[in-house]
Amino acid sequence: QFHTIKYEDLKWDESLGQGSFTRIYKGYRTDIRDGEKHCTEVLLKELDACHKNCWESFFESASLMSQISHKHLLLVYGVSVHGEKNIMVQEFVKYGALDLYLKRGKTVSVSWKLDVAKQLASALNFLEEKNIVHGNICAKNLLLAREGDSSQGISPFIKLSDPGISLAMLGKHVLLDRIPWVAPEVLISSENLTLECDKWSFGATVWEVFNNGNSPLKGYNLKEVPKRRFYETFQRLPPSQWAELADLINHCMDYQADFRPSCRCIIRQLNSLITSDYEILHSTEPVAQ
Ligand SMILES: Nc1cnc(-c2cc(N)nc3[nH]ccc23)cn1
Repeated sequence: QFHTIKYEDLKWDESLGQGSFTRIYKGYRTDIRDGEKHCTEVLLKELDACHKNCWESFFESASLMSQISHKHLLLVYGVSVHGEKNIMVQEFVKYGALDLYLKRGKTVSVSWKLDVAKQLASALNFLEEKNIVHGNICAKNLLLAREGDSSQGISPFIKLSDPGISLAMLGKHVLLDRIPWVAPEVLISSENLTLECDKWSFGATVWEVFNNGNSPLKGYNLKEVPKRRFYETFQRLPPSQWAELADLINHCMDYQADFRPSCRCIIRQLNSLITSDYEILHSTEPVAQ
């Protein structure tokens, strides 16, 4: 159900780090299309051979993303199997993961952050219409294709990455590590992974974007209190001063899954967030008049 790519058509460039059970590299893929030779920048995601049993989940996540196409969903070109190696070949997104981009201290405007939230909401709306659950929405899985430039009125452009190996395949500890992105009901059983879970994760991701990529539970004293207590005591993430934004985030992160808003409702609420007054009232950087 997805394209297989010949190993000899791939060339490895620099290593870009690793995900859970995967190593990622920048690379190039040569292919012949309408009689011409093309060389495309790609991201190569290698699955560790020791996690062989995860490979069908690894490929499932690839096939999920290659079945559908949307401007804010990462393009997966296909997979390549070479001996012990399973490699997913994805489009290369220039500026990489959004959490690292924000952590690098790039100051971005409120409208820049809202644009990112709206683009993620439209990707989620597309998945909801196809009844496809992503299962791993977070700023680390948002890739920045265009930085945008607030002064020129050029908006950023993000692409939602593949969910990676499914939650069902991952151990309990990985689930605990995904607090507060993973919906509480999924912690009880990964059978509870539904479209509503993506709404919860959307709320946590919008919180990250408006808190410059800071990890939501950074202050939480993880030593004494296990992360699970955050859910057991129905805690919330620290609210933004922007009341309407805090409401939207808390509405998405409702402990009652069926109380969470539909994507259309989320998009409507995002569009009703007026940046002008918030920006002027709360902005640290002077707003261009
Ligand atoms: N599909 C993807 C995923 N990640 C990237 C990427 C880009 C970059 N500039 N630095 C990176 N560092 C780690 C990953 C990465 C690109 N494309």
